[in-house]
Amino acid sequence: MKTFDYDAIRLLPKKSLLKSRREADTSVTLGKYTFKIPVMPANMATVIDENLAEWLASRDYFYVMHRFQPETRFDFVKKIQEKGLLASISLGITDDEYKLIDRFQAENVCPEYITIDVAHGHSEFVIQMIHYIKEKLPDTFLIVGNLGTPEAIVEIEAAGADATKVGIGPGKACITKDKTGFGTNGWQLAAIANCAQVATKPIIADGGIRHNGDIAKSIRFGASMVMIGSMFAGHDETPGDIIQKDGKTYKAYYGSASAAQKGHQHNVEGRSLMVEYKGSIQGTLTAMQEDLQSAISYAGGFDLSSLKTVDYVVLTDY
Ligand SMILES: NC(=O)C1=CN([C@@H]2O[C@H](COP(=O)(O)OP(=O)(O)OC[C@H]3O[C@@H](n4cnc5c(N)ncnc54)[C@H](OP(=O)(O)O)[C@@H]3O)[C@@H](O)[C@H]2O)C=CC1
Ligand SMILES: Nc1nc2c(ncn2[C@@H]2O[C@H](COP(=O)(O)O)[C@@H](O)[C@H]2O)c(=O)[nH]1
Repeated sequence: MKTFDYDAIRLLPKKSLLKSRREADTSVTLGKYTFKIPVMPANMATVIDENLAEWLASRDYFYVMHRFQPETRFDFVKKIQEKGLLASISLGITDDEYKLIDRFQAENVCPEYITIDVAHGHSEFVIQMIHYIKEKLPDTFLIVGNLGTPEAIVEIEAAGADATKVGIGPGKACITKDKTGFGTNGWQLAAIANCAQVATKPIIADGGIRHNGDIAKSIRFGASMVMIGSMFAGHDETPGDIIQKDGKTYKAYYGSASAAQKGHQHNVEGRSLMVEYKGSIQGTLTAMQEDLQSAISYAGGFDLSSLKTVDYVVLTDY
């Protein structure tokens, strides 16, 4: 298999049919709903909280709330749905998570989206959870991650996932490759391409996005959407205190499997970082949309589908 990552790829332009980039349509449909851009902030404690989830949902951006305040999830779903907004939460695979599913079913509360969020999603216990959710909450759109191989995609789709999330260790706060030797770090884009060859349902590219152009590249190689952590951390609306250091302003960004998140040192596969303070998240989201509109123009099309077929070159220096 040929491996490559985002930095090694350049997409090749085609004749544009757009008078203005503003005409390009960046919307994406996932399940029953359509969103402004094919991007979601990572379901991490330093990237999203309930306030930001509501902010995003009320502006037609997709979001996935994290699972690190487990006891708040039931009320969060009820509260956001009462406001007429979509509920999108994360689950793990412990016994307590089964009880939460039971409660949703018993009280007739159905989140529109659930993401099973575990480090190694190609797991017998993830498959058991997929079966359980599909039996108890058949109307919920189920995203399952994280995966890194075509074998995993085939098995997890067959178990009932409605979409899969690809990326083992490419994230900025990840240390999985150093701790275990495993993962898609360094060849995440090729891993997406590899998984997309067998996928029959949407793939979400998760981790390793460093530039807005990497979103277009992800779509070219088979992703329907991307999940982004570090580029979203550090905004006014993202959680975490502001840190001043050497005259510069930062915010904390730590991995979901870091000691900072876990509160202990066992099975640590994440680290803590500081990211530069970036102001309001609206500016970042708007720039992502505008850059995607430009990308669609370079692709010679009118919407995201035009990105899927553009030619590309692989730079050999990488
Ligand atoms: N995308 C990525 O590359 C990665 C993401 N993460 C993120 O970190 C968070 C916490 O992850 P983490 O605490 O490691 O695990 P999880 O919270 O994902 O653990 C899931 C469950 O699976 C069990 N398990 C068995 N084998 C493994 C394995 N190889 N890796 C992980 N769990 C396993 C765990 O039990 P036990 O703990 O007893 O083994 C636990 O009960 C998640 O949000 C995840 O998305 C973490 C690492 C990589
Ligand atoms: N190996 C680990 N991966 C992690 C951890 N916490 C989060 N993640 C993954 O990273 C992406 C975000 O990546 P970024 O490059 O955009 O910053 C996130 O969605 C998770 O999949 C962790 O502790 N270890």
